[in-house]
Parts: sequence; structure tokens; C-alpha cells
Amino acid sequence: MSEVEQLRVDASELQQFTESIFVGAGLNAVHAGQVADSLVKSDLRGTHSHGVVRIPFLIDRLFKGGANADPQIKILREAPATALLDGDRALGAVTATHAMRIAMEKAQTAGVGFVAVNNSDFIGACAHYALMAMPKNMIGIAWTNGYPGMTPWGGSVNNIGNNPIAFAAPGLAQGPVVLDMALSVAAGGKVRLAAKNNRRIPTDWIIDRHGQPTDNPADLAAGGALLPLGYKGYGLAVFGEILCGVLTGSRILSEIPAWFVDTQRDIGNGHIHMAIDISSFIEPEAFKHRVDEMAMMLKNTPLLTGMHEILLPGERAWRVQQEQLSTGIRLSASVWKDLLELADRLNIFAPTTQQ
Ligand SMILES: NC(=O)c1ccc[n+]([C@@H]2O[C@H](COP(=O)([O-])OP(=O)(O)OC[C@H]3O[C@@H](n4cnc5c(N)ncnc54)[C@H](O)[C@@H]3O)[C@@H](O)[C@H]2O)c1
Ligand SMILES: O=C(O)C[C@H](O)C(=O)O
Repeated sequence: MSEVEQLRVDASELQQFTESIFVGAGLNAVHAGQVADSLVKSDLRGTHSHGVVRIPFLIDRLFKGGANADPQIKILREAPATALLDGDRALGAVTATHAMRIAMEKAQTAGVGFVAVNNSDFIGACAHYALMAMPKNMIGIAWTNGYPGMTPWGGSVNNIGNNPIAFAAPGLAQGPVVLDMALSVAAGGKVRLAAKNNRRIPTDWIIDRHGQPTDNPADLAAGGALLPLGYKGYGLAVFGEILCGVLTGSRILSEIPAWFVDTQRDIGNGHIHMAIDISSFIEPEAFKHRVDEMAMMLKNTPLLTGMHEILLPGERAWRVQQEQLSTGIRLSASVWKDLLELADRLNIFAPTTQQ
């Protein structure tokens, strides 16, 4: 999407601005900080489909009652290494941050923590929560089910979430190794962002409402469906429903409303968070050196013609993050325009941007 990202905003100013918007919508400062953190860090890592572009939808959900601005998140069941939380319809970044923290606390004593959440909401980019485990020398995992925008393998209409999963493990030279992926070929947010920026998409991303391949991103909202990442992506999405939906007592498949359309309804999806304490298995420094050794072995693979290097999952995002921390976060003019309108409505001062 780089050619349409025309503006740059300082990362910490964008964080403060985003926090103010959510405080303006009724969240307390801690929760507003958690939501802002998840959105701005996504932009910082280059995942613009799950960054501040989502603010207008989330604010709409708070104002129309789909999400709860003042949640009381409760532990429903608990054992030494596990917990089940009632998310009380909080914005997903609030419940997911809370759940990941409890998972890490449990991993500190039990070696592993597995925390599940029901009665929840859209959590955005899963990497954000998996990455919370890095400073603790733990491996982090986050997985959510969601709105069924994808067709099952062999289907012609949408009927299952693209249920993304993220794994993060600490390394040294190239930053943490982070696999954060939708189980569709591309996230729905990328299709919607392409539509917003008047761009075409590859023909293997979606089918239109007649089940035909298309490069027009507007066909998704007009009754189309995301394509699964093969039958294996579909199979993993089924396990996303089982672990994040069935196991947590949450809604599954078409019981989950389209959160960005039906903003007055609660989403009621679920998610799971895992933390694995590395020192329960191996010394953390030895682990990181071994991860680097593994990376080197992969990077030494002879390249296909036309390819420049072998990357580790999350490596490009790490480089983008280092760059954007100094140069500012790139945002498209259309996304920024929406935020300025919202800031105006809420009487919030917006940071200045650079070209
Ligand atoms: N909350 C939700 O309901 C929801 C649903 C779907 C997706 N999402 C989020 O959408 C975001 C985008 O998902 P996506 O599947 O479109 O991501 P993507 O296809 O851009 O990237 C998927 C993974 O592939 C890795 N990767 C990319 N190029 C690589 C290369 N050349 N070598 C090695 N690894 C490489 C990336 O580091 C990333 O970990 C994610 O943050 C995901 O969590 C959220
Ligand atoms: O946006 C959604 O509904 C789900 C997810 O964030 C996606 O991008 O596919």
C-alpha cells in the first residue's frame, strides 16, 4: 500500500491523539491507552489494515452500544495455569491485553499460562498480544475467532471467520520472530483499505457474490467472500472456531455479527492467549542464540532467481518499526481525513503531519 501512504505522523503523538479520542468516547485512561497501543503499534509495524484506520468503526461501536466503554472483566473459571474471562463486551484490545497479562503471570509460576476470553470484541492485530511476552522471555501466542467473512474451502459464500493467529518468540539479531496471519489469503482489512484507496487487489484474495474471482475490492462488501489460505488455512480456521469459540463458550461462525457494519450489536466472539516461560525449558539467552542460529541457517538457503533474501516471519515488520520510529508513521490521506473529522466532532486537538 506504500504509494498511497502520503502523510507521516510521529508515533508518540499518534498514540496520544488516539488515547484522547478513546477517552473522549468514554474509556478510562488505562483502557484508552491499551486500545491506542494496539492500533498504533500495528501501524508502526506496517500493518496499516489494523491500525488507526479502525478508529471510526470502534468509536461508532462505543457510541451505538455494540461495545462497552466501562467493562467489568471477570474471571469465570481458574486453575493454576488457566483462566476463562468474561470480557463484558469491552473493546477487544482491553480484554486481550488483560488476558495476555494473566497468561504471563501464570506462566511465571506454572511454566505456561492459557487464558481464554468470551463475550468479547474485535482484537485487531494478534501480534500485539503475542509480542507482550517478549520482555518476559516468554513465547506468546494469541488467537481469535471473528466475523465470518471467509468462505470454507470449496464454498462460494462467506461462512467462517478468517480467525487470525500470532506466535512470537524472542531472538537477537533480527528482532523477535513473529508469525501473525489471517487464515484467509489476505486479511479483510487489507481488502477494505484497498477499496478506500481506490486500488485493485490480486485475484486470489476474494470471490464476488457470484463466487467468481475478482480484483475489485468493493466486491467483498457487496456480498463477496475472502478466500481461505488453501484447505490448510480453512482447517486451521475450523480449529480457531473450536479453541476460541466452542471452548470459551463464545459465538461461532454466522452467530458473530459483522462488527464494522452492525455497530450496535455486541460481537460475542472469543480469543485465547498463551504464554510459555522459556526458562522452564532452556536458558533464555541460549534460546535466543539458537533462534539466531536457526535464522542464519535459513538465510543461507540458495535463492530463487529474482529473490533478494530469505526473511524470517516478522523481520520486515521489525525493520519497518525501526524506520517509522524515527521518521514517523506513514498514513494515507483518506485515513487521516476520517480521523480529523472525528477529532473535530470530539473536540480533540490533532497532531501535525508531514509529507
Ligand atoms: N482480529 C481479527 O479479526 C483479524 C482477522 C484477520 C486478520 N487480522 C490481522 O490482520 C493482520 C494481517 O494479516 P495477514 O494474514 O494479511 O498478514 P500478512 O499476509 O501480511 O503476513 C502474514 C505473516 O507472514 C509473514 N511474512 C510476510 N512476508 C514474508 C516473507 N517474505 N517471508 C517470511 N515471512 C513473511 C509476516 O511477517 C506475517 O507474520 C494481522 O495482524 C492479523 O492478526 C485480524
Ligand atoms: O476486519 C475484520 O472483520 C476481520 C479482520 O480484521 C480482517 O481484516 O479480516
